[in-house]
Amino acid sequence: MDKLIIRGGQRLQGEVAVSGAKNAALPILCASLLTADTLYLNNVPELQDIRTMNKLLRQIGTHIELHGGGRMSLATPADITPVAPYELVKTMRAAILVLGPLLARFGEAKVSLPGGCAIGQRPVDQHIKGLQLMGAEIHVEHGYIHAQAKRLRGARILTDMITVTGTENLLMAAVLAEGETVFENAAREPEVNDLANLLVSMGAKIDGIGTDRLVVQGVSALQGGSHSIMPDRIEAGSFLCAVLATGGEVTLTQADPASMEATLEKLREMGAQITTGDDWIRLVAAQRPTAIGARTAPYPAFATDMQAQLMAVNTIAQGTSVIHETIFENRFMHVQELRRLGADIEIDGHTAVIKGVPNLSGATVMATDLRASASLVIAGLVAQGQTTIERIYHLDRGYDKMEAKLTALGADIQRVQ
Ligand SMILES: CC(=O)N[C@H]1[C@@H](OP(=O)(O)OP(=O)(O)OC[C@H]2O[C@@H](n3ccc(=O)[nH]c3=O)[C@H](O)[C@@H]2O)O[C@H](CO)[C@@H](O)[C@@H]1O
Ligand SMILES: C=C(OP(=O)(O)O)C(=O)O
Repeated sequence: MDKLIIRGGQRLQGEVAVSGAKNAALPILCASLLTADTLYLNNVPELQDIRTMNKLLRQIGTHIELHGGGRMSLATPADITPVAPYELVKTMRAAILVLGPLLARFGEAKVSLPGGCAIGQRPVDQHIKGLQLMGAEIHVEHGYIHAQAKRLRGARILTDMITVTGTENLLMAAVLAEGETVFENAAREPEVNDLANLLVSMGAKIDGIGTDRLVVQGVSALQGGSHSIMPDRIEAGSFLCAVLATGGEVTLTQADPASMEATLEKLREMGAQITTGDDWIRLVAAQRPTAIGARTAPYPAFATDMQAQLMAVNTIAQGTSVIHETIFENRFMHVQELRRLGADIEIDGHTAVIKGVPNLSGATVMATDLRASASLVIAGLVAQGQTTIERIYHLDRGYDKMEAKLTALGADIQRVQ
């Protein structure tokens, strides 16, 4: 199994390009199931979840061509196998995103239940409830969701909570349903908007994009299209946290600062000097950061996917900070690993209290989930001496060439087998 070895203490300096967003690319790949025409995509990140999604879509029957440099094309003929097996769904929960489009276009789907996940239970009851409201017959048996519907029909959907992939799954179902579907509690994450804009370019009728009320008029078929995946705001935020923690001056290109205001605001409050253009972000970190608290919540508030990375910066900040995790019930697994590096963190339920220490010291630590891995990389870049991060397959799920990008900025980081 691959490991990362980091020798901490280097300031980060230079320019790095942000990759396409994993969490936008995954639903958008699934949108290719909605049409027989070809979908051309640009700026698709090269990471494990995308490879897993490609494998799943190929098993279903989608023809996929990779053209290099983040470009690919996908076409799904009428003759497919509408099944997402446990072996793939268990490694990537976003596989649930094939359910809505398969049911909408092919009238049936058999998709494994994702099961629990390191960061929380993460049930998919809202996905199922929404499809049932749209007229689908659904039963769950032997660990699989079996769904059938001759043609889905429009419905009013009010989910119990804001759910990102729930909104995406049901949106992909609604665009081909008969009549009007109204989402009253839709997720407003930029990745949902990226998917919705792609669907509109394919001929879908969606009003209210970017708000929590989406109104969809179903159409009988969609055509192909071309789309460039939005920049990854979580990858960008992770790099900015690394620079603030180590000190230095870095410019991120191909970024989308407008999609990550909550993160930029936090980093400014911690003392980072940040300037932005339409598609770039420059961060200068000239002093030890000041501790700052955060409360995770749906967009536009501070993202749960940035919580672990912000905590890593707080471990070496001046002062004490309090972080509340409100989205997932078990998303503090990085804490015990950060403690191994010398961090002073106490947890009480969904709250972590972080007392900043002047230095961390390198150690061997274990990645437990995707963003926990990123927080350990940030801590390792600051820690004195050598940090070894094990189980980095978690990191590889969601970051495109992370160590190559950090090396280009001056970090001493190496992948070993
Ligand atoms: C591939 C992708 O885009 N993943 C993101 C997506 O995950 P994902 O879409 O899985 O997260 P949700 O927004 O659905 O989850 C929000 C909360 O709702 C709960 N819930 C959700 C659906 C449901 O049917 N029942 C239910 O109880 C979840 O357990 C969680 O507590 O949004 C999360 C929250 O921003 C991010 O951390 C993930 O990176
Ligand atoms: C939790 C994440 O991803 P997923 O929903 O795919 O597990 C994430 O991107 O931080």
